[in-house]
Amino acid sequence: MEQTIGFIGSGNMAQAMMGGMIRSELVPASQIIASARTEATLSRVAAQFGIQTNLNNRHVAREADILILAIKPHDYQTVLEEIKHDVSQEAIIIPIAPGIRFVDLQQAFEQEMKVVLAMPNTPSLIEAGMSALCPNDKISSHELDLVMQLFGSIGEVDVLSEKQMEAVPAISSSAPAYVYMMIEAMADGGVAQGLGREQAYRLAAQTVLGAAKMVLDTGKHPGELKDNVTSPAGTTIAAVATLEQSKFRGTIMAAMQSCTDRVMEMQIDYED
Ligand SMILES: NC(=O)C1=CN([C@@H]2O[C@H](COP(=O)(O)OP(=O)(O)OC[C@H]3O[C@@H](n4cnc5c(N)ncnc54)[C@H](OP(=O)(O)O)[C@@H]3O)[C@@H](O)[C@H]2O)C=CC1
Ligand SMILES: O=C(O)[C@@H]1CCC=N1
Repeated sequence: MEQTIGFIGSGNMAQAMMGGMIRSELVPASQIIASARTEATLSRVAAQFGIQTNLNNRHVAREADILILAIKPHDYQTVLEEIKHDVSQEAIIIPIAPGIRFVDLQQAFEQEMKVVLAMPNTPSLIEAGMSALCPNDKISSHELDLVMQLFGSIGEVDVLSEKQMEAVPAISSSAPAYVYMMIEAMADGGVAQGLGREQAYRLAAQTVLGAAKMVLDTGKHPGELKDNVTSPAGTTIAAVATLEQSKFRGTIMAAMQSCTDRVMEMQIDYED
């Protein structure tokens, strides 16, 4: 890919994305330019990834053909105000924050720019990400292909409506956190039953990976795959019964609803 990819913000998510893009060899490190709030972060990412860095957001905004806004949601308004005269009409702007909508960019730039809303996740670092994308009307099919190729280099990609994007943090972008909690809990359970700590993480993580791959590769209903593990009066059903009594599935669904409630709270209401 010959475009220059700019990142405003070089934290966890930006590093996962730039790391994945470079690893996949779609984008050479020399074509990535990033800014951050502090020089300390920039020195770290320059050393780690060999990319160009600059403390000046306006410089990055001017250089980028594809500009990824990898700052926290509450920093958007300040940063957009700062760069609004530096982004070319031809550049593709990609916000990756929950609660950010097309209307926010339209308000900031006082005109419709080329925008693709994106919701990636941190497994992008190892090219196992899941990203949802939503282009606005200014994005041509060729430009959408380009952005899909970029996110496709760090994992899987789906294109959704702006409304559907609100549900993505709960199921995909924030969701690795719950899966890590489950792996940690499974490992704690293993340690409680006498396994070594490292061995317990390995057994738990590989099991989560294998189960996820079974769902994706076989296309079978997760309930059927669960039934295949569950012998009459066996060990698995004993564990399943305890999970059901503790409202395991209901708790996950409630957590996801809390996540999406938070997305909605973060949206700016311009009627105020
Ligand atoms: N982490 C995740 O799993 C996911 C995150 N996101 C979204 O990605 C965005 C970034 O999140 P994340 O990477 O986790 O956050 P981090 O806190 O790790 O990174 C934020 C980055 O923004 C930089 N920054 C802060 N203020 C400015 C500014 N005024 N100008 C330029 N850079 C600035 C910080 O610089 P410094 O390091 O110098 O302080 C830091 O590098 C958020 O909107 C988040 O919601 C989306 C999907 C998943
Ligand atoms: O918690 C957050 O703000 C970000 C959004 C999605 C994942 N992490």
